[in-house]
This record gives sequence, C-alpha cells and structure tokens, in this order.
Amino acid sequence: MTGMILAGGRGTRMGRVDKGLQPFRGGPLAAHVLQRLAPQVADVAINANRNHAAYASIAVAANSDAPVWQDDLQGFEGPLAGLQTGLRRCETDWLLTVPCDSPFVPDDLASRLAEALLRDDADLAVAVTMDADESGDAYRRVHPVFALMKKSVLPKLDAYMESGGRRMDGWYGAIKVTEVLFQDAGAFRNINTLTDLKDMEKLSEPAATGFDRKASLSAAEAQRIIRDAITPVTAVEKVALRQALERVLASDIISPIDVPAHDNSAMDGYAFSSADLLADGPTTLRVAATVLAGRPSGVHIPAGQCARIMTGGVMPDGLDTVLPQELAAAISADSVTIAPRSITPGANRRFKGEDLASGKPALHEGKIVTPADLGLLASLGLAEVPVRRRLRVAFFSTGDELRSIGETLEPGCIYDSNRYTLYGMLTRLGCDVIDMGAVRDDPAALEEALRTACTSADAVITSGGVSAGAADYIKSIMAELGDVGFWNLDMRPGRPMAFGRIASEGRQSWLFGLPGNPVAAMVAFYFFVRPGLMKMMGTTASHFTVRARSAVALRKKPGRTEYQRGIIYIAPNGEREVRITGSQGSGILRSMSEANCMVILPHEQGDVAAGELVEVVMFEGLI
Ligand SMILES: Nc1nc2c(c(=O)[nH]1)N[C@H]1C(S)=C(S)[C@@H](COP(=O)(O)OP(=O)(O)OC[C@H]3O[C@@H](n4cnc5c(N)ncnc54)[C@H](O)[C@@H]3O)O[C@H]1N2
Ligand code: MOO
Ligand SMILES: [Mg+2]
Repeated sequence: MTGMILAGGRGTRMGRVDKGLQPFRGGPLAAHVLQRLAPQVADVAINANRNHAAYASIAVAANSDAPVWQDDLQGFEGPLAGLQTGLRRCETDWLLTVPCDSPFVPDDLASRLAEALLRDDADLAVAVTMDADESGDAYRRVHPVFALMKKSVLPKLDAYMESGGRRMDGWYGAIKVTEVLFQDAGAFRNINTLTDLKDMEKLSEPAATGFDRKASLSAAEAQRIIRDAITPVTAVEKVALRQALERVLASDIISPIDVPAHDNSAMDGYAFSSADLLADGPTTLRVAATVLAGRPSGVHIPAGQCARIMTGGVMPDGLDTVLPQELAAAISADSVTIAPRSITPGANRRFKGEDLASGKPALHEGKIVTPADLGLLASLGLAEVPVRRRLRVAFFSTGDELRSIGETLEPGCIYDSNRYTLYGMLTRLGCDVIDMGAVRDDPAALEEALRTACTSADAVITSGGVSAGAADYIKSIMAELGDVGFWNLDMRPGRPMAFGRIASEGRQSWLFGLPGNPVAAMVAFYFFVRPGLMKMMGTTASHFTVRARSAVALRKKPGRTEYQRGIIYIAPNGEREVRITGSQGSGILRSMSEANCMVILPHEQGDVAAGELVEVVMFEGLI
C-alpha cells in the first residue's frame, strides 16, 4: 500500500499557516506523521498545495523518497481533492491516508485497517474511536481522514466529486465501508489551532510537560504545570436564577436595561435646581408637586420652585439636587427654606444607569455567582443564567489498612478519613462527587477502579500509594493508563504527588494522586488540585492571604515550601498574630481541624524569628 500524508489544507483555523510545517517538539508536524507512517507502508507520498520544497526536504531529512503531490483540482478543495489525487497517482492497489496534523498516528494503523479490509471484503476501512461528547457520554467517532481504500474506488469518488460533493465521508454510501475500532482515542488527536499545538506540546511529552517520573519540583513549578495543562469544560447550561448561586458564569452578562432606569432621589426631601440657590442668604422655594417612588414623573417644576420627593422618586426634568428634609432650615405647608451652604449642588441625585448601564457587562464570564450577584441579576430582570456544567470528580482511597465506617477495625487497620475530607472539599467547591470507596493494594482492583473512575468523571483523585516506598504497581498502572508524572515536590507536607491524564474506553480524565497522610492529602488538594479543578470549572482559583506576626520562632529549611497549620487572632496590641497548632506531623488531622489558617513559608525562606511577619492563607474562602 501507499501511505499518503494529507497536508494540502488551507490551515484556516490556524490563521492560514501551512499546518504540516508547524514546529512541534523539534520538527515539523508532518515529519512526525511521516516517521510513524513510513514503516507501515511500501511507499509514502505527501499531498501538499504549497511549500513543496519544504515538504520535499522533510522527506529527505527522513531518508524517504516520498514525492509531493499537488491536488489536481485547483483552489484548496479540501481533503477529498487530495484523496482523489492520491488514488490517481499511487502505484499500489491500496492507498492509506493520514492527516498531517495528527502526530500520534498509531503504529498498527495500516495493519489493522488492512486486516479489516480483507476480512470484510470492503472497499474502504476507516478508523473509529469511542469519544466523549460535551456531556461526557460516549459515542462512536469516525475518523474519515484515517482510511485505507482500494485504488478501484476512484470512479466512485470521481462521480461523487463531480456532483459537487466534498465531504470526506460523503461518498461512503456508494462503496462498502468497514469500521475499525481503535482503543486509544488520543492517537487520533489532531491539532487544529495554534493553541492546540501548544497544548499538545506540553501534554504528551513527559520531558516537556514535567509529568516527569520522579521529578523533583518546587510547589510553584507544579502549580504552573497543572494550570497550563488543564482547560475548562466547554459545556454550558442555563439554570434558573437561584440555582446559579456558587456556579461559574459561562459568559459575560450584558445588562439589558439601565439600573436605575431613571435619575432619582437618594433621600426623602426636596428636589430643586441648584441654579435657584441664592449665594448670600436663605432660599425659599415653593413646593409645586409631590413625587412618590414608583410613579412616572411627568411634572414640570417652574424656576424658583421645588418638588417634595421620596427616596427612589423620579427626578423631575431640570432639577439636579435633593435636600434631605432634616437639613431644611424651615418647612411650611407649601414651601421649604434652605440655609446658605447647607447643600452641595448635585447632591443626592442618583443617575440613570449609574449602577448598571444598558449594553455594558454587568458580570464577567468565569465569576462564581455570589449572593450579591444573584441580587444584581435579579435587578436586571434575568430569570435564567448561563453557567458551566458542574465537574464530576471521582475519588477513592488506596490501602489494605483502610476500613470504612461500619466495618470492624482489625489490628493494624485504621478508618479511612481521606474520603471524608475529599468529600467535604469537593462539595464545597461545587463538584458532583463520586465516592468509589477504599480500594485494596491489589493491581487488578486498582486498575479496575481507575478505569471506572476515568470513564465516569472529569477528574479522578486517589489518595495513598504515591510515596517512595509505595508498591510500584500503583504507579505503573497509572502510567499505563496515560501520561502521568510522579512528583517529589519540594514542600511539606504533601511531598509525593501524581498528576497527569489517563484514558480508558475512549474517555479521558485528569488524575491527581494525593499522598495518603491525611494532612498531606488536604494540603495537596488545596494548593494543587483546587486550582486545577477551578480552571476546569472555568474560573480562577484565589484565596485570601494576609500578613501576620508569628507569635513564636519557626524552624524552616530553605529550598522547600512549608504549609503550617495555624491559628490567627488579634493580639492585645491590636495586631494580627498567628501561632502554629503544635505538632505539624502530616498524620495529625486534629491540628487541621483546630486551625483556621495556614502559614505559608516560601521556598527560599529560612528560620522565622518570633514577631516576624509571615504570609497566612485564611481557611475562610479556601475551605
Ligand atoms: N522512605 C520514605 N518514606 C516515606 C516518604 C519518603 O519520602 N520516603 N514520604 C512520606 C510522606 S511525606 C508521605 S505523605 C507518605 C505518602 O505515602 P503514600 O502516598 O504512598 O501513602 P500511604 O503509604 O498509602 O499512606 C501514608 C499514611 O497515610 C495513611 N492513610 C492512607 N490513606 C488514608 C486514608 N484514606 N485515611 C486515613 N489515613 C490514610 C496510611 O495508613 C499511612 O499511615 O509516605 C511517607 N513515607
Ligand atoms: O506528603 Mo508527606 O508529609 O509530605 O505527609
Ligand atoms: Mg498505602
């Protein structure tokens, strides 16, 4: 068979660059495809409509004599035009196509498609994978650019194209097609945009991602890798206003109206024109009308007169100032007297649209909806709000020593607490949780749990089994299911951690492997998992940090970030002070429960003297 790389596209979604020539991990994209394709076929060809010299040199660099074929049809008519050209020129009975933007072409693509073509006596064999749609449901995804076909289908293709058809699979009705299911959907990933390209660059190469095995990383580096790797879920749902509380806005909310809708009074009192105030004596104005809130104000107030007005009442035209009634020098049945300099011109007038102007964003995408936001949205009269869908997060604990509540505690065993802290932390974050229980230290059970979690959740969180001494099979199972790095972080507590992507049955999921020690698991959650999940939710993690004096001296080694449990309070001198909650052992959950904050001692920091200022993250807002 001949393998042909489809590189003749216009690269519209990449800003019209020549996709196949884009640099990716040290070489052009098409070179990666060539490298994977060449060993699988007898001949290779490249279908390109520009930069022929560059494509020819890719072939030369790969020691290949692949020719570069230009579409017979002029004008970038799409991949089908490339296919037509390939079928006309190839000298073998079979032609296999692969796109130039899928650098992870499976090694067994040709052999598996060929096997199916023969077995089913088909004209064309096409790759399919199981993918997840926006709502996470699995569907069968056909990849028509990864297809093996007989040269004899050319007349059928010509006929379809002559009738104006240009869809890659639009002519499948005219031939016998067989589908071949590939397990690894990731291998068919294609790169459509320059952002995709950057993401792929980071994600799939352990060295470039830092999902590096046994890598020693600073806390800041690990946070950056997680932040850069994760992208927000795209699915959006409209929910009733009250249901939007704590959810993430999926788009800017543009105000459909002015709030307030009219200039109005901020006080109960008298509205008048400041031009009527006398400079050097009291001003007496006749009350020409009364304006109550909630009524349109059509009244005209003649010069030298005023309106009795209530808070929220619409300002009559031409009036610019409101005197609160308690500031009047004198009030009679039909007039008010204003003492000189008792009011500033323009005072107590609220302007139309001063709260929210029609056509302007009232709230921005990515904001987590607060009670104030609910009120604000209500003031706009909005009954529904677009929010990102909730994340589904599955978690389980690992360890033979773990028992669940209700089970007897045999000697050497402990009750599983991590699933409860995780439940609490994830629920507070607004995730839908899937508690998968405690899993034994058994390879088959672990693999099963990871696969199940992966197919049902956006993210999987495990605890235990990631340390140096841990049974290595946990790591190898995680690594087998995807692209996972095992980190040794320069921090305390929470030194060992795993992060990466796993895939099963065409579904992908982010994996966070937390250390088993209960405090380490919580700290790793707050400072690594939470920012990652929040990015996935479509928002940005923040926490409330203050500076406080350390009540006591703290021992601290430079070269690692320490998160110490603390209690912050106001000292008798009125200043904020923080003390550490005794032993900082990472198994002592009690001290986490007593704490109301964490003292963060940064990477470079050495010992802290009593009275020195330290950075404190408040639990309020974080947990
Ligand atoms: N030789 C070394 N030993 C250890 C190192 C090291 O660098 N060299 N690191 C220590 C640190 S730090 C941590 S943290 C732990 C992390 O270990 P694992 O993630 O492999 O976790 P396990 O060994 O399974 O468990 C550690 C500890 O936590 C208890 N645990 C585990 N799961 C739960 C749970 N769901 N609820 C309550 N308690 C749990 C478990 O019984 C262990 O006592 O490794 C250190 N060792
Ligand atoms: O992760 Mo370990 O302390 O650093 O408990
Ligand atoms: Mg264990």
